[in-house]
Amino acid sequence: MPGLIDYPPFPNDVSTHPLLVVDYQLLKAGDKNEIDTLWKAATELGFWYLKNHEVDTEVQGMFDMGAETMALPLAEKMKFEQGDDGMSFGYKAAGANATDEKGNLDTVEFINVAKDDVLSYPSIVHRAYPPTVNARMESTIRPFIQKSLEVNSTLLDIFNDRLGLPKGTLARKHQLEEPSGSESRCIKNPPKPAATEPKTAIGAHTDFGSLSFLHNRLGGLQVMVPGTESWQYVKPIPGHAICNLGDAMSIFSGGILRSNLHRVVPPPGAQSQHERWSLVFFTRPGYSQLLEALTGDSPMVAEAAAKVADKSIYFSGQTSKEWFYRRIKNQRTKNQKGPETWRASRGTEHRPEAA
Ligand SMILES: O=C(O)CCC(=O)C(=O)O
Ligand SMILES: [Fe+2]
Repeated sequence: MPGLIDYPPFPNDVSTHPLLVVDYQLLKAGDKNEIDTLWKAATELGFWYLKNHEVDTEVQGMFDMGAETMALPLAEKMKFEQGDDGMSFGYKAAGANATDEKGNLDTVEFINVAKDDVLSYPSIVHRAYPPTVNARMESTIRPFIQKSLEVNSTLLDIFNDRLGLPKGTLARKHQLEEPSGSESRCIKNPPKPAATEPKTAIGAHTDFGSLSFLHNRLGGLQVMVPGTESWQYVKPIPGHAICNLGDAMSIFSGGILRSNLHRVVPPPGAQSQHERWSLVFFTRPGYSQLLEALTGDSPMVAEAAAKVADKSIYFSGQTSKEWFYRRIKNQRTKNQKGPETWRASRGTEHRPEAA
């Protein structure tokens, strides 16, 4: 069962980027130092470790759900494939996404379950899921999603205050009742065959939504450290989730908050011989929300947005749904017509100061 295996340790001879550690219980209690640490992490790298989040039991259940789903015959899983139109919910087969502008293929398979389908189950909002998902909708997926939503909305409120936005501004963009791209994703990457070149598991990207709450066991996640062109591993630490900001928060904040480039490669060293499992909950704005800098709501955001040379990202006129569908559709392998398709799938990393 993923998560319970005694994996080889993360090697200490690969380049690794340390993340700041933030304690969720202290954040919830309003601890000023902890909020300062979160703010530093969110504005400089856009990634941090989160400890004391109390979601470990639900995470293990989700890995079990993922293992049960991935064990289904491929033909069964393909009945629930997400398709090529830009919808992200459902199953994604290995190789269904490109990892770069040359059209190289990804190696991960994953199952995405929409927040809306989980909360309304057994009614369907977006789509139906494999029986292994339905069997755990209420016992496993709903508690995981509810706890993850709570963690992410605590973080959103803190960012709301620090950005000088009127109370509840970001919360209104992420209302539970509004259909959105918020979803859980359980990811499986196969072991690297011995003596082969490593293949990129998930290509370089920024996340599409607002906040990602990630749980992994093996290395493989890498960040491009700001101001450099180099990829460095993020070391998994037991009991520590990895959190990061996505494009929507970078845009709402006029670039104050960072949506950093990252990718997934095979785990380093002896870890590469193991299947790699990871789990993410993505909080994304409601589909109708316009993705633009909130200049009218905060002088701080207005000042930041005014300094940006390339305004197209912060005032693209796209709603959250349009942004999300555009990015997903243009990374699908079947839709690749050349480098321009891949480029059309990109997010906030195009802004010059993102380096
Ligand atoms: O598997 C991981 O560690 C990261 C996954 C990721 O970046 C994503 O699904 O957006
Ligand atoms: Fe990501």
